[in-house]
Amino acid sequence: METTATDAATTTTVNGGLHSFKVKPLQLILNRAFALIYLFAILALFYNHSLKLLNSTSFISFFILFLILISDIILAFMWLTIQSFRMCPLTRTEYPEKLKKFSAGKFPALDIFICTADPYKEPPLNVVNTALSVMAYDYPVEKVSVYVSDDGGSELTLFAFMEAAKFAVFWLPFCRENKIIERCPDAYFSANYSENSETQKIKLMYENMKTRIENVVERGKVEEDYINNEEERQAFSKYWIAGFTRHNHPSIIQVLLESGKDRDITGHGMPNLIYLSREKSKNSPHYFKAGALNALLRVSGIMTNAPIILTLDCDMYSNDPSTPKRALCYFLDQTLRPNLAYVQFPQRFHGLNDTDIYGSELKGLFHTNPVGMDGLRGPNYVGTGCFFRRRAFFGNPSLFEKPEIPELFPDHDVKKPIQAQEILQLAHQVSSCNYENESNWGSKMGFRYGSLVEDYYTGYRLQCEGWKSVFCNPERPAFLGDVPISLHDVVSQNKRWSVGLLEVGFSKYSPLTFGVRSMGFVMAHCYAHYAFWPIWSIPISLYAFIPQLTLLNGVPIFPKVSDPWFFLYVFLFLGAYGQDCLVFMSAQGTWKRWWNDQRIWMIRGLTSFLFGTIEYVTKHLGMATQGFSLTSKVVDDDQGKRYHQGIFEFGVVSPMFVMLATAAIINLVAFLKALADIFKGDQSLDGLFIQMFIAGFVVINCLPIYEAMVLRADKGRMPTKVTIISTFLVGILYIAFAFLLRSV
Ligand SMILES: O=c1ccn([C@@H]2O[C@H](COP(=O)(O)OP(=O)(O)O[C@H]3O[C@H](CO)[C@@H](O)[C@H](O)[C@H]3O)[C@@H](O)[C@H]2O)c(=O)[nH]1
Ligand SMILES: [Mn+2]
Repeated sequence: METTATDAATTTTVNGGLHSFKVKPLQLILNRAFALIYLFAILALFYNHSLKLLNSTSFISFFILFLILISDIILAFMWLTIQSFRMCPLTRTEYPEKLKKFSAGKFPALDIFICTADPYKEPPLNVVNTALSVMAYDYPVEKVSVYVSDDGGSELTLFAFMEAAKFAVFWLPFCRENKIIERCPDAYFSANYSENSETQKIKLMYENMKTRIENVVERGKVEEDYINNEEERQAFSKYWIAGFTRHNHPSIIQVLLESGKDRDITGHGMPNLIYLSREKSKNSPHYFKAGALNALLRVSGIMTNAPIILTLDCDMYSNDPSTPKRALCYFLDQTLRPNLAYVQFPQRFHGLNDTDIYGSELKGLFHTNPVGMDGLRGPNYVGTGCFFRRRAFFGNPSLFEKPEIPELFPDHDVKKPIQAQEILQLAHQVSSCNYENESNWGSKMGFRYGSLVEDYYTGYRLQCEGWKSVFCNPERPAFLGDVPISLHDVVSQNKRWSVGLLEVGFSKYSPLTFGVRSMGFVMAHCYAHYAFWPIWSIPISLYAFIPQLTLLNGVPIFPKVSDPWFFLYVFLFLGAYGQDCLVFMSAQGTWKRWWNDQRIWMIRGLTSFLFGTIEYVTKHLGMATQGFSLTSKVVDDDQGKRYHQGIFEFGVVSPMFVMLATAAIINLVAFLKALADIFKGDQSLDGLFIQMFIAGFVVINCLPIYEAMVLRADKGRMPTKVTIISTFLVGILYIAFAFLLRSV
């Protein structure tokens, strides 16, 4: 190990020179000092709260102060947990070019898993693009196997992949020989590429494939004229048996390309390409994506059993062919983290609008927080763009958890070709829906069941077992995915996450109990921060209504401007927002994006977090719930246009929007009424300043909501029904509070 220090940073190069890491001692000290000061401010706030509670004169004023206290306790808890990410941030660099000294034979084999679940929400053409981008990795081709899991059980997806296998024979050598970096065909043809006869030819082929796939999807089935031979017909006929539905069908496994057998047009080898749609039955739980990944783990175990695995969502295409080599820089180094389970790349997205109106970048979640966790035991797993060591799924680093059959042992050597009768038979067996009955899959082995955020939960449990991870964040994004482009999709996705996170937070594996025991206080609090994300809904909702409803009635609830305690509030507000902004900006952020990021946090608080919490509670009372509702990856033209103009997309009647609109109206009304009262001289600004500031701040954040309610006529406007219901609710709240507060 070699260390060089400059004033601002210490860089350590790890032996072999495959990678280095950097810590900034000054930043570290400042973060900790600030945390300490802020902590004292919070304690002072609670002292002030208790004084006020003790002095309250009526039940209703006691109750209101008590609600504010609860909010502040939760805010303080969330602040405390966020500090875990700020204790030892660490950044890494890797040097894949140095791998040249390793002969290709030394590279470990790589199994790539791509999950898809619905051909209408996840267009097969896009899934195919993702697959092609990784099949073309700059990696010894005979070592790469791409497995597609189709939870939609759809012949459309299989058809798309048959087409992809044919196109790959041209695409792979094209990329290799022209040293193309953009190996996702759609991304390549949408960017500026040099037009010549060769690119024109390949583009024509791509367009041809695209049309065929889109036609088939439009028709909803693979018709005669699209089937080329008996072999293909046999494959499709599996979907045509009576009673076949996506929720009820036998396993379908199709080897579409076989390495060592199939060749590209230059005679060079091809990677394996395998399609899998695991068996489904109404009588067995399938555990959504975690179940799909475990089926992939086993099927790939039988067929190729590569020691390194890459998991990808269907929309996350590769944006850099050197990515597996980057991951190898860490896996090949045994000294730094001998218990290294996974190397996580950040989720990055293409097609964001300029100011990222929905905060889809999720900089905290995907960028700055993982940097913080990397200085501890490593980042959490975010479901896609993550390379795993297969062994990590079979027990902790020192205690191997034996799978049922020896063929699934992570060190088992597959000797037979993937299309051998025995192999295919075994692959069908391990992808059957009863295979996991009474086994350790999902509890001690594989991806873990029990949470809708299987990624977070699996990474967490692996780290509790003693596994470590690394955050790999190269300058050129390694993967690029789709973002939801309507607000309803955004908040629904976050609602699903909220349910999943609470499932972990309140389980026997809660980070606050089990986590602290297994991984230590600071690391466990990183996980606790996420597990309790949804309870942010409590302070956000209370702060969206209580100060405003009291303001409407002219009742002050915070210190006056002339009161010295006022400065505590100023410090707490500026401190929290200032630090958040600083962290955001230091990670290549812009002001506008930060502003939108803090706005979406409030929006989520009133929608996703709140409704997610409610759904979690009803789920645990045994009422029906939604399960894993897929995020749509289809772009409606009009919607896409509005998104790129930075216009919010409402458009649907949803209880979540009612909540949002109600808060927006209340804040505006309260702010204007207080302003009028002050001008008339009925009220003094001194006593109501904090309440007015909060209402005013919310109003500025809500500008797009008012616009959507009154100024817009397009399809994405706030539905009139929502506006009417919300106005009605505002009236009720106003009357109720006027009644409650009449004696205060
Ligand atoms: O029953 C299912 C449901 C989903 N998926 C796949 O899971 C992936 C993620 O689904 P998506 O609808 O895109 O959810 P997001 O909320 O965008 O995904 C984030 O959150 C998920 C957990 O809720 C993680 O699994 C993802 O990796 C993470 O990117 C997609 O490829 C789906 O095809 C399945 O394979 N089977
Ligand atoms: Mn997604």
